[in-house]
Amino acid sequence: MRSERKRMREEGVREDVPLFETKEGRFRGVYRVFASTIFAAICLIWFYRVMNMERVGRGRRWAWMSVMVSEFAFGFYWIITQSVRWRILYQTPSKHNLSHRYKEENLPAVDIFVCTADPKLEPPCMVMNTVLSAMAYNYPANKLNVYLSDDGGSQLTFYALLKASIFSKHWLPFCRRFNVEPRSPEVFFAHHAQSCSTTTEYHKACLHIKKLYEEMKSDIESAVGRGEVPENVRNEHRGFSEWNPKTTKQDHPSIVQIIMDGRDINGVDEDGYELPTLVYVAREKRPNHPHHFKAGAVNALIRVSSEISNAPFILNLDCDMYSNNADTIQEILCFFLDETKGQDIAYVQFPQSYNNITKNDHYGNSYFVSSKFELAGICGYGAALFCGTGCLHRRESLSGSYPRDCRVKWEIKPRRNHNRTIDEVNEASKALATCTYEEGTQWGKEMGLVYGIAVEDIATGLVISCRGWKSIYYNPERKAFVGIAPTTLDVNCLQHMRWSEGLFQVFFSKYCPFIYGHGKIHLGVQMGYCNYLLWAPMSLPTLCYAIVLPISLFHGIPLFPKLSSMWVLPFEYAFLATYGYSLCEYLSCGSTTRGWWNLQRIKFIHRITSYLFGFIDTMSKQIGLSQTKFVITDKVVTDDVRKRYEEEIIDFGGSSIMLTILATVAMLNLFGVVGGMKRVLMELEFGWSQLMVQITLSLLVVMINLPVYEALFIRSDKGRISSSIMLKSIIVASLACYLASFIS
Ligand SMILES: O=c1ccn([C@@H]2O[C@H](COP(=O)(O)OP(=O)(O)O[C@H]3O[C@H](CO)[C@@H](O)[C@H](O)[C@H]3O)[C@@H](O)[C@H]2O)c(=O)[nH]1
Ligand SMILES: [Mn+2]
Repeated sequence: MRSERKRMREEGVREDVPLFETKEGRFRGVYRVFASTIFAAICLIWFYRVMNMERVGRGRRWAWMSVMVSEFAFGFYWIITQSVRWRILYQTPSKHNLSHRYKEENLPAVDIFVCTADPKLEPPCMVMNTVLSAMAYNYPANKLNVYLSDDGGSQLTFYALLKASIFSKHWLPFCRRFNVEPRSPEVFFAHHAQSCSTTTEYHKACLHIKKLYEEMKSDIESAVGRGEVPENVRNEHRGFSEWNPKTTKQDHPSIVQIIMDGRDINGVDEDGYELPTLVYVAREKRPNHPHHFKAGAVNALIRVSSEISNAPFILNLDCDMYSNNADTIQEILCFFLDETKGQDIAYVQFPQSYNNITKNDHYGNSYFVSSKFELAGICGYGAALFCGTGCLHRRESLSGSYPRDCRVKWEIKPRRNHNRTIDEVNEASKALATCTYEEGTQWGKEMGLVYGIAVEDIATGLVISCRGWKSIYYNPERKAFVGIAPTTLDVNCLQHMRWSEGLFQVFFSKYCPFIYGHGKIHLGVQMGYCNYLLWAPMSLPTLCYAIVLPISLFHGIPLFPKLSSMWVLPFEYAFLATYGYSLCEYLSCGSTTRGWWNLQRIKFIHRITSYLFGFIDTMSKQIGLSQTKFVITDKVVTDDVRKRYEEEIIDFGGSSIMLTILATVAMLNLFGVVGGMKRVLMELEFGWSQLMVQITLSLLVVMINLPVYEALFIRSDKGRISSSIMLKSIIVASLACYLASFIS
């Protein structure tokens, strides 16, 4: 970079125009005043709870106490979530200034990592679309190196990559010639089905390339369908000799195959342009060696890529996250290459976006509010969360070094011009991807991604920030990376279970932001992290509220002030203000009220199921009963499921224990509402005023769970809730109501 500066000075290029700008979010002052009023209401609620413990009889104190503890928890959690709304900053890069300042040959090289783990859950064809979109960036091909990490160690994926490399020789020139977007062929053809049918030059080329794509796709899919690679291809490419009949996903030596070598002057596309380097990596796996899931895969890639290309920047992508904007790399580099503010930046994170979100987003997959406000809010304090995918890192920051004090020296100059043969490089790289390589090293601790935590990304980002690096969250107008969101409740809940568990594990580990980050990162960042880290424990107060309220209602135990009392005001205000604000926030992201209502449902479901299990698992891990695992998100969508998904009908198939809890809570609230109404109507001792708040709350739970009752009693399709779960839930809910009468 130093010589770059010298060059610029010589050429008289102005260094003083910044490459990116920072803008503060609007209405922050108003928000702070508003938040203070909610805080006051919360304090009043706490005060009321503590001062009125005597209101319920001794035998019923349990109900009061549990609601009180829950409200303390809700209140504290609300406080924790405030920092991210306090100082929202938005960053905008200026691609234009970058191209003025840096000539193409002076731009840094970039290594792109795509991780896949299972050819059944992650169809190779989908993975290839991601790979192709990454190869097709508007960026000098000799500075682009794409690595595919295959934790499935599958010949099928290797075969698919070979096919994709051949197709790329046509796809890349097509993208360049017509500057098409997006550059995932599957998505491109899905969006441009029509335009491929008339007769201009573009349309002819389009038709031709579409035919090639479909051939590639059908070759890959039929190989995947048969479960084996065609004999003739296997004999043609030496790479297949790495596999033998004994090779399995869990047991095989390391495989590194440079499929396209950027140094190869004969390796050009159909227009005669250079191609990016393309490498297949399957790190060694042995049954008795922990492989640390994605973190292990990325760490192996960091080393392998250091041997092959050693680019100073690394872009991490999940296998379903295709690039949706061919200029993204230039945009990100604006942050890193800015002369004044860029030196300390470790990574730039983009939000996760999905291309299969339905209008009212019934599984709450879009994370609008986090993307627009919360993540930008943490960035307001100089740190962004690392979310695992759609993130460009400075290589040094992943190697345990501190800004401007590189403890571990990386050779940043590209290795491309060395004079070893491909085979030599392959062999040298394999040694870096063995099981034993990391023994006795700092990998997984000080170096690379952190091990032992199911959300390796969050923990790693925290560690990097605590070393003094800055990071940027960037949410551009046009989405930079787009993936596939879960399409059934089961898959969605399992994903949230892994996240909540991993996140809470971070809180409980030595990486707890309040301790590990103390004095190193801003309190606002510490709180911002805890916004997410505390998902799992927040399941307890929610469950408590969702169980104790209806039971008390059923037995006529009043737990809230009468409607005629002044004390009801803070409750009403806190409730209406927080939910009202949340609705406005959601609507301002351009979505629907219905979408918000659906989000409240899914949040409720997550809290009483996924987060509960996440909590239990984290606890059992703490006492050594279980180990970290990583359930891969299923990315295959069958037609039956797709139909329900597109019609926004919740697919309840799957884990029965989670569904039983959900159905039981739904039944309990129904019983509560019915029981409570009966009391109010039939027993004169209760005026409406006494039980009204409780009835309203339980009624809300009932309303939000309407799809659950529907799936229990009305639906007959595959996505309904089975009758055995229905029976169980009715029995458990009735028992709970009955048993509670003994303790009240
Ligand atoms: O042993 C493994 C397990 C997973 N993966 C890859 O990791 C990525 C993410 O896995 P996925 O099942 O799609 O999980 P998500 O919940 O969608 O992933 C989010 O959450 C993870 C942490 O829980 C992060 O690692 C991801 O980057 C982030 O997108 C995929 O490309 C997988 O192929 C591996 O390479 N090896
Ligand atoms: Mn994913």
